[in-house]
Amino acid sequence: TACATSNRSGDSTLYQGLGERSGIAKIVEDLLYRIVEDDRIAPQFKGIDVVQFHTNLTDQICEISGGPCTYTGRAMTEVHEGMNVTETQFNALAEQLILAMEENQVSTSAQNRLLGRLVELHPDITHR
Ligand code: HEM
Repeated sequence: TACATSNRSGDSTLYQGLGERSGIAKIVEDLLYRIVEDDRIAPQFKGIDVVQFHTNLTDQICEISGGPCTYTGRAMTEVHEGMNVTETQFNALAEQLILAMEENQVSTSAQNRLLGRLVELHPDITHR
């Protein structure tokens, strides 16, 4: 399309670059293993419903990357309410996501496009 880097709806290039829903599900699975190994964020995730988290984060990334999914989880502000997620923690999760994408041979440009879209959620996630 004429505006491949900024168009959201109707452009599935990023979704393809992430390996479609199955590729995204694998990235999120690898991210989960990385989260529990990362002392900066692991304590926050203690006792979560892993299956629900996996399904909902996969659907969310699928949808925001232009894929044919609908996120049915809770609003980001509601989910992260009372967690007091810090900047350091947000960046730690982003770093683990980058490593998980790297592990799954996602191109640097696709990585950066996804991160750009997730950064838009930053105000809804931190300091809640
Ligand atoms: C790019 C940043 C982030 C995104 C896109 C994101 C997205 C999500 C999504 C989609 C869910 C599932 C919601 C649901 O099941 O209804 C979730 C849950 C959760 N997130 Fe985040 N999150 C981010 C950063 C963080 C950070 C930095 C922390 C803490 C260090 C965190 C802690 C949690 C926890 C503990 C849950 C489980 C809550 C529960 O099931 O009760 N998140 N997040």
